[in-house]
Amino acid sequence: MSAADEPLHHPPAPRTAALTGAVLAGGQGRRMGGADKGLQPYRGQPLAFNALQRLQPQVDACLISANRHLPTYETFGVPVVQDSIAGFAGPLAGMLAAMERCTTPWLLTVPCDVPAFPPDLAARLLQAARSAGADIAIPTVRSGPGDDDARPQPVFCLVHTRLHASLCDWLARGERRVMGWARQQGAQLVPFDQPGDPAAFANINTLEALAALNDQR
Ligand SMILES: Nc1nc2c(ncn2[C@@H]2O[C@H](COP(=O)(O)OP(=O)(O)OP(=O)(O)O)[C@@H](O)[C@H]2O)c(=O)[nH]1
Ligand SMILES: [Mg+2]
Repeated sequence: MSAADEPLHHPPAPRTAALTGAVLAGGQGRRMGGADKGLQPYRGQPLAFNALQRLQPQVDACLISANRHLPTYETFGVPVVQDSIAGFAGPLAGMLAAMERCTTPWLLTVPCDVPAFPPDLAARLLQAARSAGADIAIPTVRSGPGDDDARPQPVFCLVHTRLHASLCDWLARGERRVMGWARQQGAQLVPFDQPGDPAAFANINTLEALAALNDQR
């Protein structure tokens, strides 16, 4: 083709979807007396729906991981995935089920019970993982300025889906700990201390704590 025949405008290349976000809401809610934590009302909306709304602008596609009340979760408008291994094996079981459903190279899990997680969580974790050449990135937070101990928040976990087989092996061995697996895979820890917002990663475990938060408005 001669230069004269070339089209003047090339259409923009379609953006490749890189990242699926999964809200983990598949726990037993034992500290809530067995209530389905993700469906408990936070400021007028189910906790898991609040998390989904915070996650959606950060990622290319979303899923919800749930094990009970699936028709209710389905009303949130994104696919709902049930754990593929039985027995409420913990957040990694939700991650595995989400990994099996998602079609992007990266997956970010978030719990349903942290109402105010950072709006730049996905972007910063993805950037950190890519620049470190790591397949996992996990945020860390300190409890205050004097605290030297940055604690990982491993239910927030950015993971590359090429770790599927490794995750299957870990769970098949009866292992359940997110950080145990993540460290073994060379996880990149990403500091997320936000001086103006120390509660960004605060989670809710009891109905009393949720009621207190709802009363604060
Ligand atoms: N898919 C899935 N998610 C889980 C499982 N266990 C916990 N989670 C999710 O992981 C996140 C952190 O778990 P927890 O805060 O311990 O919630 P929980 O397990 O429902 O509550 P407790 O029974 O009181 O520990 C929450 O968003 C849970 O919904 C599980 O077995 N499967
Ligand atoms: Mg639990």
